[in-house]
Amino acid sequence: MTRFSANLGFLWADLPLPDAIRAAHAAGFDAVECHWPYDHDPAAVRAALDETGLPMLGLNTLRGQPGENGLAALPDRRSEARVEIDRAIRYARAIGCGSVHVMAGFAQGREAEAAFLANLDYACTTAPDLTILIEPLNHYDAPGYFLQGSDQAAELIRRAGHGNLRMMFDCYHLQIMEGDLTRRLERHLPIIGHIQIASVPDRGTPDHGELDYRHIISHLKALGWSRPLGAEYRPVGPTDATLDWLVDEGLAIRY
Ligand SMILES: O=C(O)[C@@H](O)C(=O)CO
Ligand SMILES: [Mg+2]
Repeated sequence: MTRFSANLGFLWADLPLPDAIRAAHAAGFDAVECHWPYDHDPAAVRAALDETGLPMLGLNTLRGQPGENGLAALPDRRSEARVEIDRAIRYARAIGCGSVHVMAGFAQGREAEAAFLANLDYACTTAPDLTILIEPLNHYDAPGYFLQGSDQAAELIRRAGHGNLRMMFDCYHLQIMEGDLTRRLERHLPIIGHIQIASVPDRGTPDHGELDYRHIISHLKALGWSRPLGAEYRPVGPTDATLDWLVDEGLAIRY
């Protein structure tokens, strides 16, 4: 049975995080994930997770100054990047969250790659108990972002050589950048730590647009993927009014 995780960076983003967790539970999600939870008391977040029984799958490192999108690939920002990696690891452990997405930032070239690899090495060795994720983003939403493709991410993971470093495969970003998602999922499955979904190109509910998630989900099942898929779409209006794509048992995507 396909399970879904509510990305609370977008869904119920108007609610305090503990209440968003409760709303996701009431709506029938199996898990939650977030972007930047740091303004919320970790004890209150943990209490909401315990109360609902939902696992928190992931959170992100902070992005840096306004206009930045992460620090880990910025060659001259190593100490700040590590402060943010430490902060994310600490928060993840405090709430029992299994993954930290280390955000690369806007940078290109060999020095950026070396900085990113060094910071990923730091994150992976500092937190062997957690999964460290890296996520390719599309060049419309994040022009100039260091990581823009699944093969690039796979090569970095190979070179880093850490078993707890994995790819966040966001179907929305990768359909825009690369397409060929069926084969890319097959090829990269062993190093994928989390999969996210949304319609393309409007980043809405996953029941319309150029991607047919019925196909992707049944293919993932055939490949043996059983972890929750992250619903990371931008609701138009109140989140509760956007959940028609979730139907009762199995939460099958409705078309
Ligand atoms: O796809 C996204 O935008 C997120 O998964 C993220 O973590 C970067 O903002
Ligand atoms: Mg994503």
